Amino acid sequence: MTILDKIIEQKKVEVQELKVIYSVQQSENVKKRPSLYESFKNLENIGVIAEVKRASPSKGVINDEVDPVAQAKAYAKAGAGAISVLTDRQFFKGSMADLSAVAEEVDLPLLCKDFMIDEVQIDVAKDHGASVILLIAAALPEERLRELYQYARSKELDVLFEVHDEEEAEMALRIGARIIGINNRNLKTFEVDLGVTERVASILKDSNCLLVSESGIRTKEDVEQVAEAGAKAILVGETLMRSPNITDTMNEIRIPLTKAVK
Ligand SMILES: O=C(O)c1ccccc1NCC(=O)[C@H](O)[C@H](O)COP(=O)(O)O
Repeated sequence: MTILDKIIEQKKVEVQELKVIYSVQQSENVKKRPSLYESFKNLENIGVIAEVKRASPSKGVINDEVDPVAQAKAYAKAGAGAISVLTDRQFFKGSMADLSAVAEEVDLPLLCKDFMIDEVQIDVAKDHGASVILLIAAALPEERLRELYQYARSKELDVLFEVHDEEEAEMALRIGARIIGINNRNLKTFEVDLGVTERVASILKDSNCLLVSESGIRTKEDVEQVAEAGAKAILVGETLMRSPNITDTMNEIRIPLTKAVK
């Protein structure tokens, strides 16, 4: 059983609990946030989705002392275009409390980074302030992904549709995903290869999607490599979580987008 299988099995347990205990709030005063898709489509510099991530299966504890709100505010001040908050507790040491605390203090597009397999999780994410949810191609059959995609869009949420190979990218296009994340990390083996973005972006170059390169981005050269392949945004966790100076790190990775990739 791969780590992704273990995570999905855990989510099935969580969904059963949520279906019993959770009554959708959908409070009227949900903060209106800028659309991730619209705000990233015409940037001069590559868009940065900066992630609050205490720990992960591949790296263990990354930064267990972090104050998620302070981290997210530092990301915003340094020029991040959106914030991602890991909310999975068991494998990433995150929580919905982290998400709602960040939602209170930061007005940027806000991604609930969790493993969505059911509508109830999308309701919970929205009720805790998310404006974007994650769907992972490898996690569910295509028809179920399509149902969840349409459900999220019906709730006026953006969807980051995450793929890892050309076949999954084709699926994302069939479903109509307009924000497509290419994960450079193999979620089954943890191998990280920026060449995944180069290979998969070629499938997406003629689509009008917002292309996000995710995982394993450390340096300006890494960003140049994925931007050259067609990425207009990057999702960065560990590098920013370990940074001694978030502003300096953000200034290094938030490279200008040349005409070639606009
Ligand atoms: O990061 C992991 O170990 C991991 C393992 C299994 C499923 C998902 C995982 N990570 C989620 C992500 O995709 C990353 O948090 C995100 O892309 C940022 O990656 P990085 O900049 O390398 O922290």
